[in-house]
Amino acid sequence: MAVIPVELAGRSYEVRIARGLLDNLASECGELLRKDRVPIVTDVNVARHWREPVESALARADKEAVWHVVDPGEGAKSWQGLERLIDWLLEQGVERGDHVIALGGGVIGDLTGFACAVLKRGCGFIQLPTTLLAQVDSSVGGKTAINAGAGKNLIGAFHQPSLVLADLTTLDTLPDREMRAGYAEVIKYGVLGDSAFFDWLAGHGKSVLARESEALEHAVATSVAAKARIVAEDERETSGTRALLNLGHTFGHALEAETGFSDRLLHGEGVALGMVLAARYSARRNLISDSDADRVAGAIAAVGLPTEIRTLDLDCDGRKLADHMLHDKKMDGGTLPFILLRGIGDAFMARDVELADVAEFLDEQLG
Ligand SMILES: NC(=O)c1ccc[n+]([C@@H]2O[C@H](COP(=O)([O-])OP(=O)(O)OC[C@H]3O[C@@H](n4cnc5c(N)ncnc54)[C@H](O)[C@@H]3O)[C@@H](O)[C@H]2O)c1
Ligand SMILES: O=C(O)C(=O)C[C@@H](O)[C@H](O)[C@H](O)COP(=O)(O)O
Ligand SMILES: [Zn+2]
Repeated sequence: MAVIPVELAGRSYEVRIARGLLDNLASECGELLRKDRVPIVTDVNVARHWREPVESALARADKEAVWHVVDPGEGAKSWQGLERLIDWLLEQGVERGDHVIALGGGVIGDLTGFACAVLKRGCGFIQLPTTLLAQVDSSVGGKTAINAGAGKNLIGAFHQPSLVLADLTTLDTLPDREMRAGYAEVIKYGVLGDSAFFDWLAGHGKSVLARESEALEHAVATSVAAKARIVAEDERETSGTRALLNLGHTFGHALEAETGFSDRLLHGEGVALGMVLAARYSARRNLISDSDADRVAGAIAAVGLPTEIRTLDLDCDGRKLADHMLHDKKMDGGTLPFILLRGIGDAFMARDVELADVAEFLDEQLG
């Protein structure tokens, strides 16, 4: 088992990564589950595969799981989804010192985390991430949110979980498309700050996606360790360090908005396209070579992730995509910092990017 601490003054917690963690759920959670009834939030797909094993594991420790099961998909990260969940948590009598379990992907983690951030001004929660994306990224670091009509994650809070249990066995039932989408965030750690990891992925990416235990655990643990380091340094994204985790997201979130937050483009697929765009835009500004931009695109294409926005058949121009970016949370005093590359493994925040220039670049890419 890999155990990675997220060090935050007074609120440190562990991310445990291994196969079979859910079998011993009650003992893994220990004192955090202080009552006999355990509130669990999940979605229909996850429940189909993992409700019974989780229920049985808790029953073996004389605990009863009580369930709030939502429809799968980004739509759950909405005011309506939040209201339903909070009403349910209130019905269950959840107290501040209790812990709610989020069993699912990033949607369930973001929604549950935000509900727990505001319920009675903050109760505890435990992340049980069941997608690759959630295991390497969304379950760690305490960004919680729902979406607004105007864009992605615009209503939210920083609220850290008390524990993250990344049971690699849960990925056995994850559809391959979702595995690939999560892998985009894995590549992100290599591109933004770790060229050796980027190179390792070139040789082991297929093994990771095939869920081969050793490669998978290494990829998840290396990703989580990178995120934990960054979050410990800049928990609330104020110094610029945490913003590096946004590599590919300014472009990606605009593409997600333009495709209506639908199955047409998963978050990870948007990040994959966004990273290619960030690399190509960096090359256009002579920050990196064209061949390095091609290497980023090549790593993404090699696992079947999209690299060309023209394949999305968008009914819009570059200006419209750039307009979505005006809602980006990094916006500061009317300018939008972009995460660009000086090299593979060397991302930085550029504060001199003109949105008009980005729109022109996007028009070329939409071609
Ligand atoms: N808070 C953060 O730091 C952070 C980081 C990255 C992404 N996010 C957010 O996370 C969301 C994307 O998360 P995601 O990619 O996990 O999507 P998701 O939660 O929608 O899960 C993807 C799909 O897989 C299904 N699923 C989940 N686990 C399964 C399993 N083990 N077996 C079978 N099916 C399973 C789900 O039902 C869903 O249909 C986005 O909303 C994104 O904004 C947040
Ligand atoms: O944890 C972070 O910080 C990230 O930026 C991780 C991203 O992968 C994630 O998608 C996050 O939700 C995006 O943050 P946002 O602030 O742009 O909503
Ligand atoms: Zn992301």
